[in-house]
Amino acid sequence: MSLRIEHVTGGYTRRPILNDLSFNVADGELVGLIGLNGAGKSTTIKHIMGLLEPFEGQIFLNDKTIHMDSTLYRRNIGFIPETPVLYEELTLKEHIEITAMAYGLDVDRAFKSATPLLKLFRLDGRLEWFPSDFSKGMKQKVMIVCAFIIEPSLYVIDEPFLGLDPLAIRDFLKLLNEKKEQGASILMSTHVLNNAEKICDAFVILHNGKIYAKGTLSQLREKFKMPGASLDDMYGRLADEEGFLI
Ligand SMILES: Nc1ncnc2c1ncn2[C@@H]1O[C@H](COP(=O)(O)OP(=O)(O)OP(=O)(O)O)[C@@H](O)[C@H]1O
Repeated sequence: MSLRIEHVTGGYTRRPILNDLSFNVADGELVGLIGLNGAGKSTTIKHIMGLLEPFEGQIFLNDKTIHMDSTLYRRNIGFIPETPVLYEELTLKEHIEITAMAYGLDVDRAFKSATPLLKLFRLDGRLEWFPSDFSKGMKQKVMIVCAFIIEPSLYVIDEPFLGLDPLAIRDFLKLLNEKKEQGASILMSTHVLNNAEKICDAFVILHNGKIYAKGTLSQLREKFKMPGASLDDMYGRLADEEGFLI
């Protein structure tokens, strides 16, 4: 079992934002983290990344908490943030080099892993470019390449679709599928429900920092008595019933 979140209550101050969250992401599973603005998705991700400490409960990655071995824990997570974070003074090539160094990878091996990804995202031939030369989508692709070359056991991906063009989204979804097949665990937060529905094996729906529902699409359809409904339809119904706007 790769990621295990057990009864996590947490937040930024002593006032909890997350309340008693429990869910798992198994090896080879892609779980969609879904919820309205302010539901607690990014806060959940910050706890998983070890940027925030749970007030109660525990988070296990490959059966270890961050306190058992923080270096190993962090090395096992590849994070793709919603907003690309790049170093303005470093080229694309140097970004790959510092990622390799930060994760203790052999630099040549990192470039070997990066080459097909750079080609896929049409970034090959741009290794000497600086972030200021890249569009928003290109920056997002650099983040994706850097996360994928470390070959982590868990990918944590925060709203990946916003800056990407349709071709890049298609390629990115294909890459996620390949990683799943190789046994990686993936937690992806997104508002783009039709993409989530295409690729996620299961969903965790957050509302006001609590788990509103979780399960596969067919389990959610059964739970909400909406046979054949899309994730979008179910989410709309939930929103109406709860009296909140999407
Ligand atoms: N740095 C912070 N300090 C204090 N409270 C915060 C901070 N960041 C977020 N919050 C609060 O935590 C709650 C959950 O926010 P969070 O960013 O986790 O939501 P989200 O589901 O990721 O939303 P979005 O879809 O808009 O990205 C909100 O009430 C928000 O106001």
